[in-house]
Amino acid sequence: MPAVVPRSVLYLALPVLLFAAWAGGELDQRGILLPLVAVLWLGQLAADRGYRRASRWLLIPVGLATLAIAATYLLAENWLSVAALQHWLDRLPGYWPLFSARPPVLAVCVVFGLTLNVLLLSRLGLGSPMLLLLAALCLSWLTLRSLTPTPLNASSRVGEPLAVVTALWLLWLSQTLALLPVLRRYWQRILPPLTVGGLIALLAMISWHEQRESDNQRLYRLTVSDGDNIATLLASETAAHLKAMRRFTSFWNMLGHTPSRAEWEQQAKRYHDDFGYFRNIAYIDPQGTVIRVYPLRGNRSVLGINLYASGSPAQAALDRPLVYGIEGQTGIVDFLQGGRGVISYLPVRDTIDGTIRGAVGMVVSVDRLLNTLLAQSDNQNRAVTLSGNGQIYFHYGPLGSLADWHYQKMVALGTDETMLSVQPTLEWLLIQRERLPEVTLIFGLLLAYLLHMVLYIYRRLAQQHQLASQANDSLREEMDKRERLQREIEWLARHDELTQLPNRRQLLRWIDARQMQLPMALMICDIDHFKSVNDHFGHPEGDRYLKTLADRCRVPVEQAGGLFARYGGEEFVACLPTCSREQALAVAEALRKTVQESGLILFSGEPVTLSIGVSVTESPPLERDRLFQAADEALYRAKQRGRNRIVEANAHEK
Ligand SMILES: Nc1nc2c(ncn2[C@@H]2O[C@H](COP(=O)(O)OP(=O)(O)OP(=O)(O)O)[C@@H](O)[C@H]2O)c(=O)[nH]1
Repeated sequence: MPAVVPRSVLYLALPVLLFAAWAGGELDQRGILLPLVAVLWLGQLAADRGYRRASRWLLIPVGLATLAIAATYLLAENWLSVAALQHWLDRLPGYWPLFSARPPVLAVCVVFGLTLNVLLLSRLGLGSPMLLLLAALCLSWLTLRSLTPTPLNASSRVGEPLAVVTALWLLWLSQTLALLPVLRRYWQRILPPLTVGGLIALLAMISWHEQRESDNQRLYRLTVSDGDNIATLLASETAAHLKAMRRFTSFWNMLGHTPSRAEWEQQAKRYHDDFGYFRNIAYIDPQGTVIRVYPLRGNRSVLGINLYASGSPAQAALDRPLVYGIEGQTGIVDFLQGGRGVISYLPVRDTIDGTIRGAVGMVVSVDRLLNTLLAQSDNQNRAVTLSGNGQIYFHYGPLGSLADWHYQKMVALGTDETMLSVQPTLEWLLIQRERLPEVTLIFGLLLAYLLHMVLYIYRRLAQQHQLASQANDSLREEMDKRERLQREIEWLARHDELTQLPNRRQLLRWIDARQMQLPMALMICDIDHFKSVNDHFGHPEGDRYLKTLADRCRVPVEQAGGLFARYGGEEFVACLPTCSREQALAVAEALRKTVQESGLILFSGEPVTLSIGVSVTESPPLERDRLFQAADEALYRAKQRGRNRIVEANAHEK
């Protein structure tokens, strides 16, 4: 079952991908990312089916492509300019504007993480869980960005069509499910480094987000100040040309008669040349007829026209100088001779009698005014529009490849309030945007991965070290046990297990080692009627008798510097080196008495007794066998003579 689940999830990603290719946003938004995800899908499928070589051939180009895209986010403008990148993109078939064709940096990170994970064969030791965690974090953020509207003043793309995001989630899920059994097994080892790495990655993402937002704000502020500059320039220019016109009008006030054509042309030409954007400067008589106009070219049609009779939109503004003797201004109006702009009327009043002799009309073309102003500006990377009453009066700059946000400001043009709108170009945004946020993000993710690897390897080594030291301890224990056993075996080889006394072998070795310690006495001690003890009290009780007698008898012998050994059955031997005959007989007597007074009794109620055969070698050589034989014969005689006694071997027997 576990193998079926990831594979089916992987298969499910294909129809989602196909859907993403068919629908979901502009094609140029998916032109680069979709092929990458499709090849990743194929590579993952090949790896899943065991075609590792094919998978590598598919995924290495995907990895390199994502690295190249990531590099375009990181490289400074003066290292690799947006223009140079765009130049390369333009060589590809189709239309690839960098701003919209390049996948968002988060999508690039996800594709790279998933690709690397398959290339590294999802190995725990190579940080597979961390790669999947990083991909999950980036994907979550990307999903959030794709679900919510593009943030205000964004300077690069932040979201992807949801179908593409879903396909990426499915690829991630299939990789995670495949890794799940290993994760379940080693979760204790993985969890701490994964937590640390995840926190670092999260910090990097938050920091990236903050920096990107503040960079967006910076670019917005640049646009705001550009827009404000244009508005200020427009206001000061309007004030300047009105001031000039007032000077111009005061000349006619003083003239005292209606200007001749030559006079008008001579004076008006100077002002017309100074302000290149005047459509014309006209003289209007008190009845509202245009009697002089400069320049004539392009304005001949208005000469002789009565503005009241022609239905000109400027009539109300014209009333102000002709009827009330004050300045009048239109809003943005369509000119009779074509074009659009603002007309200002200034009264010409006789300086002597104060009668109104007409008006000066100054016709300013909006197009010419703004073109003149904007052409002087350094920044040509934006579109400027002037609009009002539901129509666009003026547009300056490119029409396409503009940001999807703009700065707007109300500006007065004549009596109209119009909306000045400044919209930067996408190229300008790409050039201007800081590289630091993406550097923070990508290097933060890298740091998270490396830190995770260091911690993971450290933990694994620590665990291996612990296992090795445990193995070492148990080995040492085993060795100690064997040594103890060995010592036990060696002890058993030299001792009697029941009485804990040295056995026959030990006794013989002991004697052989003391060849020169003469005189040497040997006593063979045999418990009398011991068979009856076994017969009446049972073998275990017999054992107890033997043990008790052994414990008691060894004391006087060992005190005399000898060895008390069990020779076999109920027979014991005491050997006393450097011991005279008298001393030996005294020890033998002590033994006999010890047994008799031990409190152990026979079935008959009589005390248990001991028969001892003593043999002493006074002078060398020490013949061990003969010594034994003599003692044995002495013992035999002791038994013969009624037991519970000591018999010394004859001198010739020794
Ligand atoms: N309980 C016990 N009995 C033992 C052991 N070794 C030998 N015996 C017994 O010691 C007895 C020795 O008996 P014998 O040598 O025939 O003679 P005895 O009854 O001691 O009589 P004596 O002629 O006085 O020596 C036998 O019954 C053995 O079974 C032992 O380790 N434990």
